[in-house]
Amino acid sequence: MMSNPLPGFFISFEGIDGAGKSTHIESFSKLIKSRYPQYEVVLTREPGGTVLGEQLRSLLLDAPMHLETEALLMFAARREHIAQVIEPALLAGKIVISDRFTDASFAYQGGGRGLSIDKLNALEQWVQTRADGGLLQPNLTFLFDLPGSIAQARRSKVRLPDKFEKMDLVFFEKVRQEYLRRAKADPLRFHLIDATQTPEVIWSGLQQLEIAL
Ligand SMILES: Nc1ncnc2c1ncn2[C@@H]1O[C@H](COP(=O)(O)OP(=O)(O)OP(=O)(O)O)[C@@H](O)[C@H]1O
Ligand SMILES: Cc1cn([C@H]2C[C@H](O)[C@@H](COP(=O)(O)O)O2)c(=O)[nH]c1=O
Repeated sequence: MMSNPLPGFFISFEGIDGAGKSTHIESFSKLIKSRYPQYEVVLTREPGGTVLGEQLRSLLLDAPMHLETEALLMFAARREHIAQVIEPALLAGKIVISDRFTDASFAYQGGGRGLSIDKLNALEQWVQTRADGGLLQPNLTFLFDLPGSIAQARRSKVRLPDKFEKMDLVFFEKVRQEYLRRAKADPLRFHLIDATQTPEVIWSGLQQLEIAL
């Protein structure tokens, strides 16, 4: 496999709540399995992906807390996730597909809530520095981009809102803009998906994509 110095391949799905990641991630993982039967695929999520991470997820999605506590817990869950799931899988040459990773911290805690970029950069360096000194990052990130108002309408049809989903449209517009800023800054890693399209059109686009492992 390619550019990541670890032998595996790391893909993340990102976007504001309700943009449509979960609708596609499982089928995408099956598609990758059928296309690359020689590689094992690990489907995971953040916050979560480990026993401790899932416990932290329950707290993070429900309990009110200081913004810095929220950021620290996101990165604590991520540290555990990397140590127990992501790094061992990548070292073993597997394909890891994660529903969210660190871009979500920059978008939600940074863009949305206003935590300083310096603090987020410091946490990222701390938690994601690999043994060889490089930074663990996804090789490929799908960004499902959608205006907050459409995402909110889609969400409200199907579920009760968690702590983040209760935030207003101004918050989600800031989150969205930070995602877009990051995508623009790293066009080789990000693949932007216009999530206003129908699920069928989005799925067909995903199927047609050439992924160079
Ligand atoms: N392209 C689409 N057009 C219309 N509705 C969609 C589309 N994609 C997903 N939906 C619907 O929108 C709702 C939210 O989708 P989904 O749960 O996949 O979003 P998500 O990005 O995973 O959200 P979250 O991050 O909050 O889990 C679901 O009811 C889903 O069926
Ligand atoms: C990883 C991560 C996540 N979040 C937020 C984004 C979502 O509102 C929830 C996760 O819910 P989902 O239905 O699984 O998408 O957590 C965050 O604020 N910061 C992060 O680093």
